[in-house]
Amino acid sequence: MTKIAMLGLGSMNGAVLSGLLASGVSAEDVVGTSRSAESAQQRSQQYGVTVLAEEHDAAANTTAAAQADVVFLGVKPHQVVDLCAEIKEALRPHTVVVSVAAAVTIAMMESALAERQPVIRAMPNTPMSVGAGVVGLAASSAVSPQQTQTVAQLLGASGSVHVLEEEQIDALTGVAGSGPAYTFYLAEHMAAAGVEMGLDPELAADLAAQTVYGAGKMLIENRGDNDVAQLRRNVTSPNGTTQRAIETFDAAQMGATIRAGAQASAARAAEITAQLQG
Ligand SMILES: NC(=O)C1=CN([C@@H]2O[C@H](COP(=O)(O)OP(=O)(O)OC[C@H]3O[C@@H](n4cnc5c(N)ncnc54)[C@H](O)[C@@H]3O)[C@@H](O)[C@H]2O)C=CC1
Ligand SMILES: O=C(O)[C@@H]1CCC=N1
Repeated sequence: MTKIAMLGLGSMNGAVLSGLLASGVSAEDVVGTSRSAESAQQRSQQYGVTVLAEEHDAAANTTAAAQADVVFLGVKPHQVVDLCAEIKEALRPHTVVVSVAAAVTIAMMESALAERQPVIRAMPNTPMSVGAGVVGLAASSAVSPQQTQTVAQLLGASGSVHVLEEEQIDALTGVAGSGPAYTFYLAEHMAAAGVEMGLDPELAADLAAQTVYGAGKMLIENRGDNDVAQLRRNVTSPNGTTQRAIETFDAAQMGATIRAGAQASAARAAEITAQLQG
């Protein structure tokens, strides 16, 4: 069985872990770490895995990393290289280090790890927690095809896996890594509109959530038969209600704004990379 360490068990590594456990990975094969004892206890209860607290045990990360075949780094971008340096001596040569951090390049991680330590730069999104995620992977030259397959298989149970050139990871971040937030933002405003029109807040939230879910399901299930613009046209009766809404969006240049937002996310990733490189 593949032994897994999740160093920094916050939102993203937590979402990855939920997906792994749901796909049949045994809780006994996973050790997590967290900064505070309180969060370690909370995460341990939530996922049923051992979670070591760095606050209580300075060796928490090295202990977890030493036993693992795959180590997921789920800390903030500015902490990743230090964490690599911290676990460097504990890692075995075959252990694959998988970072889920935005903006941290393979080269940055390699500079803090032993020579030829296999490194994968991943960009997942939080719907991994419900088995409907997206993850992009870029592997260093030290990662064997078998190791890439092992990581892709682990993550593939939680979403669609795309092995890319590292140069494309920022674009994937702009569309899919940050993307769930755009969709939640849409749902927030759909629900708020309902409340402004007199609906009960809970009902409005349900309507927005179910509508976003149903539209997403149609997008996936009809892909190939209908493109997304056709699905939109199917809802839009000539001179009807939807047409008026879409005209309102177009007048506010919402399409261009969404594209600009996704591109700003990717640009921010590149900006963080440059900042980290000093
Ligand atoms: N939240 C998201 O949707 C996505 C996040 N990411 C990436 O995931 C990474 C983590 O982001 P979030 O999960 O949102 O942040 P978070 O703040 O929820 O999680 C970070 C976790 O790391 C722990 N931590 C910090 N330093 C530590 C240390 N030295 N040892 C052990 N644990 C430590 C903290 O206690 C916390 O639980 C970031 O690099 C981000 O770029 C990537 C894709 C999507
Ligand atoms: O907002 C962020 O920086 C992270 C990376 C992608 C999604 N969340």
